This record gives sequence, structure tokens and C-alpha cells, in this order.
Amino acid sequence: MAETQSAEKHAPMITAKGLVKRFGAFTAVDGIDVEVRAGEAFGFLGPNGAGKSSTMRMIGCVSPPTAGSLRILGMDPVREGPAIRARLGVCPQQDSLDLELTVLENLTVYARYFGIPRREARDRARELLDFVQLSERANDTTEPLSGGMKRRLTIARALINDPEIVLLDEPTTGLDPQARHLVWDRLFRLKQRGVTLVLTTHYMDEAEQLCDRLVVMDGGRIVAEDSPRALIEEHSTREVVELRFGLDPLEPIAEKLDGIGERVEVLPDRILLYAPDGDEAGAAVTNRKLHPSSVLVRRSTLEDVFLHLTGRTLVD
Ligand SMILES: Nc1ncnc2c1ncn2[C@@H]1O[C@H](COP(=O)(O)OP(=O)(O)OP(=O)(O)O)[C@@H](O)[C@H]1O
Repeated sequence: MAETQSAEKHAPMITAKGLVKRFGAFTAVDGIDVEVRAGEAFGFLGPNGAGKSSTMRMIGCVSPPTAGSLRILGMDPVREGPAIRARLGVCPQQDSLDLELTVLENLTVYARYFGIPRREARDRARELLDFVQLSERANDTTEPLSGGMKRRLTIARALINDPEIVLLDEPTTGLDPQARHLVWDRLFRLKQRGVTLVLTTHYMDEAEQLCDRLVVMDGGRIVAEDSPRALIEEHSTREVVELRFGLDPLEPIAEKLDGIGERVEVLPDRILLYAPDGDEAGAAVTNRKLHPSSVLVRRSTLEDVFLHLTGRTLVD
């Protein structure tokens, strides 16, 4: 018995092997392998169209896989969808709140889908509004809430059934920086409570802030998988020098940087010089009598990892 419990405790929450989603002749998810462990925050990072939402919808048991295998909490999403959904919280990309209901009612009405008794639903709703810092708005209609408040309410709603896994599809897209930080803070606290978080994002800073591990997706495939730090160590240098040269053509300038740092990338508006020591690389540029209009030395990010792996930027 103890052995079974221990095995269950360490069993992955989600396992996908060779998972495929096709829409007609188009392959949106092209044979991905993923394992999400209990208590971690796991991310799918990639640009628009990478196949992140299609993957999330399969995990959320609303879209059947075309091929491959998928197990969620040890169950099959096609045959055991309702049993899985009872233990999942889902925060979709578009808020789907009932704008005419009050903030509190959005939670209590949703609780009915899970058969939560009225009184318990009310208590839990109040507790969750406290958690997402919306208690003061409990009896207001939902419509006039700001985007950030609506997103926090959607997160609270996803928690009404006390889920073991919470799926968040682009949790902060469209929010201003302050609202994003508030959402990140709540999600971080949720993780501290032991809830497993699975999120998609095309913001590299969000992935770095929240994810213990992530997969980088592009064109329906996984191009890399690890912790944010390990991905940066493996696929980039410690520092990056961003060089701008006004309107001068950049390719001929980039050729003159040969031998400085480890790698050069030319973007439409700037040159990125990858080097362990950015200041040293910046000085070497000046020594070659090149005169950039601006020089910025920064640490490598997941954006640099994505650029290195795919040759493209995450957010155009
Ligand atoms: N129901 C559908 N029918 C046809 N094609 C679809 C459908 N859903 C998604 N796709 C296509 O599959 C590809 C992957 O879409 P998906 O929404 O999974 O990407 P994503 O990485 O989540 O991007 P986004 O951030 O835009 O949601 C896209 O090219 C999209 O147009």
C-alpha cells in the first residue's frame, strides 16, 4: 500500500508520447514527448502558431489527439475525460466570464458544474476572491473590471474545484506590466501550495519567471527542453551585446565583427554579439573602428535561445 502511494506520488501528472494533432491535412502538433511532474510549473514557450494551444486543448480533454499517447493523472483523456476534468483547473486564452453576473456569482455558478454544494461553493468562492485580491469587488458586476482583474477572476474560477493541475493558456497576454506582475505573483503562490501548473506563453520573461522546466515549441515540434537557466547555458553565452548602427546596412558591419565573441546574429534593426564578457566584446568592436549609435550589454535570455534554435525571434 505504502509502495503504491509512493509510486503514485512520483508518477508524472501528464505524459505525452508522440502526441499529434492534425486539422485536416495540416499538422498543428507533430509528435511531441512531454512529461510534467507533480508540483512543478511546466511551460510551453513558442511563437504564435507553434501548437501550444492545440496541445493544451488535448491536455484539457476538449480536443482528442489524432495520434500518439496521452495520460493525465494516469488516465486516458478520451475515455476518462470527465474524471480528469474534475481534477483540472482551466484558464483559457480568452476570458469566458459571464460579464452580467457579479464577481462572486461567476465563481458560485461555475461551482455548480462540479456539483459543489451551495454553501461550500460560497465559502470557497470568498476564499478564492481573497486569494486573487478581488474581495472588495465581490458584489460588483464583472463587466467593468480591468483586464488584469478579469484574468485574476478567471484564475480564481479555475481553482473552484481545488484542482491538482491548473492549465493556463497565455495567462498574461494583453495585460499591462503591473497587472502581469500581480498575476505572476498569484501563480507563484499557487505553485507554493503544491499545485502543478502547466502554461503556454510567447513571453520569454514570463517563462523565465514562472517555469521550473519548459519546452520550446516551433512549428508543432519541440526544439528544446530544460529549465530556463539550463537552456540559456546550453544554447547561448552569458552576455549579449546589442549594437545599433542607425540606418547603415548591417550585413557588411557584421562581417567586420568576425572573431569577436562566439556568435553574431543580424536582426533587421540591430546586431547581436554573443560573448561571455559583453564589456570586453563591446571594447573590441570600438577597437575595430566601428561606431555603433548605441551599445547595450545584457544577460542572455530565452529569446536568445529561441533565436539560436530557430533563426527567428519569438515576438516579431
Ligand atoms: N480548429 C482548427 N482548425 C484548423 N487549424 C487550426 C485549428 N486550431 C489551430 N489550428 C492551426 O494550428 C496551428 C497551431 O495553432 P495553436 O493555436 O495551437 O498555436 P499556438 O502556439 O497556441 O499559437 P497562439 O498563440 O496563436 O494560440 C496554427 O497554424 C493554427 O492556425
